[in-house]
Amino acid sequence: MIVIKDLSFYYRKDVNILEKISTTLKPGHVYGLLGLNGTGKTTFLKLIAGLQFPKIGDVTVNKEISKERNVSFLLDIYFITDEVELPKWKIKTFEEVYGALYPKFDSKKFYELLTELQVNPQENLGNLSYGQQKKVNIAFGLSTNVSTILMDEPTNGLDIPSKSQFRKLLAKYTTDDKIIVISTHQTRDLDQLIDQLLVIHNRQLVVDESIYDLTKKIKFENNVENLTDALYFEKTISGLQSITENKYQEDSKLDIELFFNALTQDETFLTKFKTLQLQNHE
Ligand SMILES: Nc1ncnc2c1ncn2[C@@H]1O[C@H](COP(=O)(O)OP(=O)(O)OP(=O)(O)O)[C@@H](O)[C@H]1O
Repeated sequence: MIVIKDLSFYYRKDVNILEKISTTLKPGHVYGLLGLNGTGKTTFLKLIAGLQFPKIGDVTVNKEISKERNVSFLLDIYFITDEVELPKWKIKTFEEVYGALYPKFDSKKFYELLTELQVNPQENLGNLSYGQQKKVNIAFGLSTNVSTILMDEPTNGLDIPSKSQFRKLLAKYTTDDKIIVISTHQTRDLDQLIDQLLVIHNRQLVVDESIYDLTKKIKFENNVENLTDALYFEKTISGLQSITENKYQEDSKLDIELFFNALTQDETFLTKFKTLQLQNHE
């Protein structure tokens, strides 16, 4: 379990990046972390990983304080960063040296995942492209069997077949005892996997909810004709898309992109959405 309490963070004292964020992330879920460029998603992941320290507040992962970076904490968390900086070693050497750091590392699984992601295990990491190195890092991360995996833009640089392969591999990794937090702009790559949504906007966590709960509150429709009840709408080439209050608990699929646009491009939407949340909590 990741517990974040009153977290505030800045790089420069006069520019707060995150302000008084509190949340609890539970095992068995895949959290999608969204936000506009520069809102602090990577910073948020680094704070969980203990790579940055809160200015105010606390972050704990399985009761370990992240910033203390205890060995037991480090052995049970893996951060797949967007920038891959792997040593220029043979993959086998990398697997032997780094795998030894993780008590539950599964070497057989690592090579199976490399095969599934179509990376030649005989290669030297220095000769691999950005996308191929990313695949090695993903295969490695999923083989550590740690309880917490943080991923920053994992599908960036992956080709189309690898993206779908990645989805399949991740779905297999998701078990009741693991937390996966994925920061992404590529919502279409991951919307089948994510079951909890976190949205950072204007230094706050403005959405912290399950997809299930969200779709109980709001309804997504395509080719709408009547916009009277729309909380937000967009014109697309295939017609009007809208978000309305889901008054009658109808089934609809969450359009993450539309929802994200509504939250970040229309200030009135967030206020309306918060009102809905309050109504539902009453
Ligand atoms: N080491 C640093 N020193 C100073 N400012 C930083 C540093 N790292 C990030 N920032 C600033 O902090 C803010 C948040 O950056 P962060 O990388 O966390 O955002 P992000 O949401 O991950 O962005 P993107 O979607 O573009 O990757 C940005 O304004 C960025 O310029």
